[in-house]
Amino acid sequence: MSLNRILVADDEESMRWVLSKALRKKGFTVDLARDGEEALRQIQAGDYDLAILDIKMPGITGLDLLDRVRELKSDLLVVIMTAEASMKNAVEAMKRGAYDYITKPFDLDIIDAIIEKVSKARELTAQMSILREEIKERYLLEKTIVGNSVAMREVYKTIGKVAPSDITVLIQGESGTGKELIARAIHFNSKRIGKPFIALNCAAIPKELLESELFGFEKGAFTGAVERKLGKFEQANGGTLFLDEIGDMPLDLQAKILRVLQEKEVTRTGGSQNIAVDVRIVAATNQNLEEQVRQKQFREDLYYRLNVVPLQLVPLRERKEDIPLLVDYFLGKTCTELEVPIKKCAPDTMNLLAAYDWPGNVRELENTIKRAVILSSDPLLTPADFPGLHIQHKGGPTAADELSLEALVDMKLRASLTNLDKMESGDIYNLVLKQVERPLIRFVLEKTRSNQVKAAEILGINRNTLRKKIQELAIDIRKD
Ligand SMILES: Nc1ncnc2c1ncn2[C@@H]1O[C@H](COP(=O)(O)OP(=O)(O)OP(=O)(O)O)[C@@H](O)[C@H]1O
Repeated sequence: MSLNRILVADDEESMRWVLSKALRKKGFTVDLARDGEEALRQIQAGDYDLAILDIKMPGITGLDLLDRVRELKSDLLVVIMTAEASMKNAVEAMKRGAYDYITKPFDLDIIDAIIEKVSKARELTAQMSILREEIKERYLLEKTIVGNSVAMREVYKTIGKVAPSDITVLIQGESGTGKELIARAIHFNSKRIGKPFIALNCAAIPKELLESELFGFEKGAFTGAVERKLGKFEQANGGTLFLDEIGDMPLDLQAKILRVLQEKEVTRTGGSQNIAVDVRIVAATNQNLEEQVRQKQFREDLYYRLNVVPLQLVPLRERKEDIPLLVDYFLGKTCTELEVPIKKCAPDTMNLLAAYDWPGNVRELENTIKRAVILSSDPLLTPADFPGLHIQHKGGPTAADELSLEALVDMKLRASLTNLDKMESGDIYNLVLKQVERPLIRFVLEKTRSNQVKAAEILGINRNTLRKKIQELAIDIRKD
């Protein structure tokens, strides 16, 4: 992004002549304008890197022009020339977004210095935008949000709506549902991208340290404060502060946070100065904050301040249709990271994974896939690669659970019948069926407190058949 095309606007011919001569000698392409109107037309039509505008011109003045430039071409750097060395004009120009100002008459050295400064600034801007793109790309690569369920689509919509503004968002959801991921998505899709995203887990830091983590301290504020430390609010200045597990914030600190949100200022511990901070807050919790408000453990005023836009993340067990997508995503991600060929899940394995309740949500799923990829040497993952997943957590059997039961039986059978080719002909069919029948009947009898009429009804078999099976399989009937 080198400095190339320059526009000089001044109603004084001698000034136009001097400047254009000096700048052209340096190899720049220079266009000239005699007044504000002409300059505006040229700025609209041309692609300038720098505009040097006289503050006093007939018609549109340099300052008005500056306002128009900010609307039309916000990237164009503007240097304002003022006739009198009046502070007022200079301040006004800078306030309206001029890059710099020079007072007439000036030495050509001043122009050299300005040109050098502008060149450096443009280089820096170019580097920044490359960096910003890189950050965005890396973010997109590493921080993809996967999920196509109705619940997740609602989340995407909300992110889209809230990201561009500075609105405070409260993300609620169980542990591992992706609260931090969503907070990052809000930041990286906002105008604060390129500025810091700072995360603080309020539950992970001892209460007595939390205050200095948030607000920082001055040197000598307490024993051990050997030098000044910036708090998270100051570190996040210009960017986003993600306060995770906000429900664990002690009440006295809640009051201090509320003050920062209202005043937009922080005071370091041991300091007296108020430091202005411009920080967007995204908070998250896996607790029921409303309930905490009712129990007076969380300040109501802070709750309303944070909960401007609520964003609820649904547990994975309530959006199971996302599981296959997530499994494939984590398989791809893990294998790429480990530099091994991409592994796949067999259909029965996917059924097993989709049937499990995932109490640790996406985090548990991600770790489970990682573990399986590392431990298995086969390109196709089978139910045997997920030995921990056969216990359902709550609720009765569903269609999906039955599938997982089938997958489980399949796994067990394969494991116990490995020597089948060496087996003599026999009664395997009945033997295996008995092993399934016995626990099934035992379970239903247990649930019905050995009421055989009810058990037969639930099983969908005849009472006499049930009685015969109980004898045949030697099932103990316990009466209690
Ligand atoms: N929808 C998703 N798509 C892809 N990855 C996800 C998704 N949701 C969560 N993850 C991944 O799961 C892991 C846990 O997510 P995250 O840390 O954001 O959860 P959390 O709700 O903040 O958890 P906690 O409450 O325990 O802090 C991360 O590695 C994250 O990248």
